[in-house]
This record gives sequence, structure tokens and C-alpha cells, in this order.
Amino acid sequence: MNAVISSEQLTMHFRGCDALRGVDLDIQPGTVFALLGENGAGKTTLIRILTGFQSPSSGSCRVCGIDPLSQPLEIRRRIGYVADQPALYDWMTVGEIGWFTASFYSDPFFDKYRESIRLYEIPEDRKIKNLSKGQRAKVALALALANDPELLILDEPTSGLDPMVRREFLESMIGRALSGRTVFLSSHQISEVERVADTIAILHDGKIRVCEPLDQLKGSMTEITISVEDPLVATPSFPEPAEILCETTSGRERQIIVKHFDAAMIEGIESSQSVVGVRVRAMSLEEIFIAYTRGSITSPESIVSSQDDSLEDHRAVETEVSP
Ligand SMILES: Nc1ncnc2c1ncn2[C@@H]1O[C@H](COP(=O)(O)OP(=O)(O)OP(=O)(O)O)[C@@H](O)[C@H]1O
Repeated sequence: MNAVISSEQLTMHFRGCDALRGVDLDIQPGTVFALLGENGAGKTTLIRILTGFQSPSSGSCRVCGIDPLSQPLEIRRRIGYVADQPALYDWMTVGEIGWFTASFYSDPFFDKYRESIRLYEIPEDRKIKNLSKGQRAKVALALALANDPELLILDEPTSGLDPMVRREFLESMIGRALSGRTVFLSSHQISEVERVADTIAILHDGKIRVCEPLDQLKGSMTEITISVEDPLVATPSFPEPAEILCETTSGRERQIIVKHFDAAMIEGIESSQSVVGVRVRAMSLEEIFIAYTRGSITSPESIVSSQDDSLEDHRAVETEVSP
């Protein structure tokens, strides 16, 4: 099948910053694809390149079979795109902006737009400048969806939406993918993404660290806790295809995040020098994200506190093995 989005070795150098350092993508039609990354990981930069708003420093990409660099207008006509901070004409009313945008598209753009606006309960005669943040997000979404695009690109789509609309909106994305269209989400809301995405990519330090179907990714990652008598003894090695992503030592316990772990390996670890216990557990997408982006993961408490400084203490003893 032809990829909806493909890219080869995309790089983006800004002054003093390498936002993208060789991004390869291959996104198939009928997918809800989620791009996860920390603040500043390069998500918006990548989206701006894919939508023809930004030229990459090097590399190439195709979106819906078109090169966004040479045909930026054609790309924007074919896809729906909602930026993280949608630019809307503040002086227009909600109705006027729909009517104005409809002039660039064929029927029934305006009818579809009005349908969404009614659903979101936004008065058509209200000026854009007087809308709340969430209402602006809804207008931007209604505009992006009215053309029923084969590819919908959404940068932080649910920020500003209330929980009910958020839920309905995300569920409607699954419906879109089932009908063969493609949704590309960039988000920080990992638990939300987990409910709707079928493919996950983690962008870290300007590179795609992993890009896999969600089930496959979750099924392949395991947290192993090894209790040792002597903390100075080296961690037992794991036979192939197992791959250690990161390892954390805390006293006599070692937590190791392993990709492609097999339960048959437990016996070998248990019989290793100094090992007195082995615990194994599956990981949530949030934990996997942290493992790929920070090389650190331990208890649920540390995940909850991952946004604050308390993680720093823990990170002092971690060893990262780059994926
Ligand atoms: N025009 C620019 N000039 C210089 N640096 C830029 C420019 N645009 C982005 N950057 C830098 O590129 C890096 C990636 O930024 P980007 O906005 O793509 O990140 P992001 O993953 O979307 O972050 P967030 O989740 O916080 O929105 C950041 O370090 C940012 O400061």
C-alpha cells in the first residue's frame, strides 16, 4: 500500500539547535498515528515541514503522494490541519470564517462546517475574538474536518477542549481511520493517545526512537526488577533478541527496561551470580515513553512526579543505554 506520509532523513537546523536529526517515517492509510515527544522534541517542526510551512535543511518527504516543498498549496487543499495555536481571523464571526474558508473548497464544505459548529454549540454570529480558548479550538477543528480530508494532522488536538468533547472527538478519530482515512496526532496526553492510536512514534532528540503498532510496542516492553545480594556485581546479560533500553540501580535492586524479553529468560537470570529475586511486569505506554525519552523509570510514584524535580534525585543513579 502507498504510504500517506513518508519521509527520509529529514533534518532541520535552526540557529544553535538541531530540531530534527534524520527523521524517517512511513505512515500507512487507515491509521490513527500518534507522535509523542517531550517539549521541544521537534513535533511541531516536523508537522510544519509535512504541511509545507517550513523547508527542511535536508531530506525529503511526501504527503498524500505530493512533495510539500514544491506544492505547499496543493498539500493544504488535500489535508486537514489544526495547529497547536490555530491562526483564525479574529474580526470574522464563526459563520463568516466558515463561509470564507468554504470558498477554497468544493461543496458541501460549508454545510459540514455548520453541522460541526451546531454540534459544538457555538453561536454562528459570535466574533472569533470573543470566543473562549476551547471554542476557538472547536472552530479550528470544524474547519479542518469540513473537507473530510484523507489526512488530518492535529498538533495537540484536545488542548482546551472539555472532557466530554475531548472524548467524543477522539472516538470520532477511530471512525475516520476505519473508513480508510488517516489521522496524525501530536500530543502530550499519553493516556488519551493510548485509547485511540493504533501506531505510536516517539520522537526524542530530533530522531524517531521507535515507531510501532501500539499493541506490538506494549507487548514487546518489559520492566524487570532484579534483587541482588551484592550491588557491585554486574547485571546479568540478556540473550538476543532482548535489548536493554535502560537500567536503574537503587540499593540492592536493579530495574531494567528490556525490549523483546521472553519469560524463558527468567530462569537464566535467576541462576546468575548474586541474584536472589526477579520480578517482571508489563509497562504502560506512559512508562514506555519515559523509558525512551529519559532512560529512566521506576515506581508509579516516580512516573506521577516525572514533571517535577523529584525525578532528578532518581536520575542521579541511572545508566542509560541509548536505543
Ligand atoms: N524558528 C525557530 N528558530 C529557532 N529554533 C526553533 C524554531 N522553531 C523551533 N525551534 C526549536 O526547535 C526545537 C523543536 O521545537 P518544536 O516546536 O518543533 O518542538 P515541539 O516538540 O513541538 O515542542 P512542544 O511540545 O513544546 O510544542 C525547540 O528547541 C525549539 O526551540
